[in-house]
Amino acid sequence: MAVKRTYDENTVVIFDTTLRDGEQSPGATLSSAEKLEIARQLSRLGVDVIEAGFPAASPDDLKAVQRIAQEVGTEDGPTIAGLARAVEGDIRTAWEGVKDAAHPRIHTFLGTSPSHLRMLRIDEEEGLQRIRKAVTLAKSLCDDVEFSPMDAGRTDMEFLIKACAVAVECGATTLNIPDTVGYVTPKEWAEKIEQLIQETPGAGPGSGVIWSVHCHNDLGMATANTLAAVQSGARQVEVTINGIGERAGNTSMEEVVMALHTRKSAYDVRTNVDTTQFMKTSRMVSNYMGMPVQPNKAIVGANAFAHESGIHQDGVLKDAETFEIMTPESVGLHTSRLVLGKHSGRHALKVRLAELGYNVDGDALNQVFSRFKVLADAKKNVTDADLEALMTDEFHKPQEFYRLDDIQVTCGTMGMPTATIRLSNNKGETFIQAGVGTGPVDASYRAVDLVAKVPNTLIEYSVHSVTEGIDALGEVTVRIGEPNGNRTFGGYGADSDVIVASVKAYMAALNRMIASLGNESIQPEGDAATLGTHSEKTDVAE
Ligand SMILES: CC(=O)SCCNC(=O)CCNC(=O)[C@H](O)C(C)(C)COP(=O)(O)OP(=O)(O)OC[C@H]1O[C@@H](n2cnc3c(N)ncnc32)[C@H](O)[C@@H]1OP(=O)(O)O
Ligand SMILES: CC(C)C(=O)C(=O)O
Ligand SMILES: [Mg+2]
Repeated sequence: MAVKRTYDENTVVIFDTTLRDGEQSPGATLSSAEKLEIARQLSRLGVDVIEAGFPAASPDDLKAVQRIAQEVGTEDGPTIAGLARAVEGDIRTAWEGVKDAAHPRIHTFLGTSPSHLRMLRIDEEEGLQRIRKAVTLAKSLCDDVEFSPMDAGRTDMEFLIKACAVAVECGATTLNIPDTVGYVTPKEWAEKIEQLIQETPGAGPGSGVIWSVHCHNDLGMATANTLAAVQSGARQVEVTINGIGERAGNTSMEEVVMALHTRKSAYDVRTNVDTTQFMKTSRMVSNYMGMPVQPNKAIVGANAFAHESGIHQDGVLKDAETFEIMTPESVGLHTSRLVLGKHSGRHALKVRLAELGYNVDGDALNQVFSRFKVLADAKKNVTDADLEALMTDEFHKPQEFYRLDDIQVTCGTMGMPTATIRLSNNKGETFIQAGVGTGPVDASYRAVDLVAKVPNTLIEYSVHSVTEGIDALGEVTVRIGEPNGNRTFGGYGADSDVIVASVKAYMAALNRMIASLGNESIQPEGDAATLGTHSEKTDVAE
């Protein structure tokens, strides 16, 4: 059901920048299809503004923003924003990106702190002129213009007020104050925002200008700083799902929104967010970006509603309120009446998936049902988290240049860990290879490398079980990088066999890398076996 967004003076506008600043997290590259799907979920979550990307960054970014504007930026949907430096080309490209949305926004920015002015090789006077030019141009294209004085946290107050005043005079309707490097403290930030609201000509209370903040988490204070700004009158917060973003990340949306909702008496504001969509959105972003959520992460971490110690368990059993300030259901963590296991049929699975927000029918239902049965054979109860992992693994793979067909591994203390794999490519060819490594995962990855021949470095590998128990579904996320480049690519895989999950995750990351390099640039050379012609040949890599 579509979220109905309503506004009054106590509404805090939720500006989501998962697809822009969040995607600036190292390795968090997404395909356009994934961005579109996340944008749809953000819309269901009820965010007010989606910053869909930085259209001038690349033709792919522009296309992704355009699709989101066209397909998610509907009349009753969120505003779609595109980011632009304070330069004409960026601003015009940002407009190309968002113009088809029912509610488009251009967001332009310029560094204002001494070090940022030095980076730009300009003085304050030139900075003011660039802001004037940029905001005036943006306003000539789009009614809704946001301006950010980048690194405002370290900008001299007098100059910051001048910069904001120029932006408002030229038509900016939202003034976003970024703590770009996560430097400020909550008290300083609250005072700064209050002073800006009081002293910026043309932008005081009643002017119609929305004050916003955009905090980074370098000192772990992004949520505290954002909430302090709300108490000082900020009515837009720029946030990301799971707090992802540059370096230590941005302010986490789920933390800020749940604080505003749970501590209503402290903040006395409202949002349009349907908080029951948080778990689903968090898992989607984590899985697509290949960035695991730490178990003790507030709101969406695996332990956020788990009680381990006796006194806590006793208290929660007597009355959940003793140790819970929010209900798990309020963030979309459900305990279902339906216990799914090996004796469950399609009807129960379909209903449970629908409760989780996945409407699957026909072939798709059959496809997921057969995966479900394999899993149910391997473990007693199939939980919601298992189902979410299975859905992501089954239906949200990046474009597949290579697919895992089969794998067999031998390992242990006798002999060398060896993996034999069968992969097929998108031309229908099949390859068999074997690899030897320090362990079963290493051996499998070496075997995959013999087929795919995509030079890369494994930067990160993490495995965790979706639920408790020895039979739990294993989730693996990996991050690989170009050997001499800056770009990294994430991948996700889930399976009741962690080696299979590991290979799926690695192949998802490899497929992303191949897509970004161009399909033609990487093809296996003729030494792999093509089963179709029965010219089987096995290489063993060490
Ligand atoms: C705090 C933030 O999150 S800001 C957003 C950061 N996001 C990104 O940078 C992702 C997208 N960026 C990109 O794809 C590229 O940086 C591009 C396409 C925008 C520009 O690429 P290039 O032209 O090769 O420039 P490059 O990235 O090397 O350097 C940035 C240039 O922009 C200038 N610049 C930086 N911010 C601004 C700004 N707000 N307004 C105007 N110019 C700016 C820098 O001074 C530098 O200019 P110079 O070449 O004259 O020294
Ligand atoms: C572009 C701006 C808002 C930004 O991301 C920052 O300053 O951190
Ligand atoms: Mg930022």
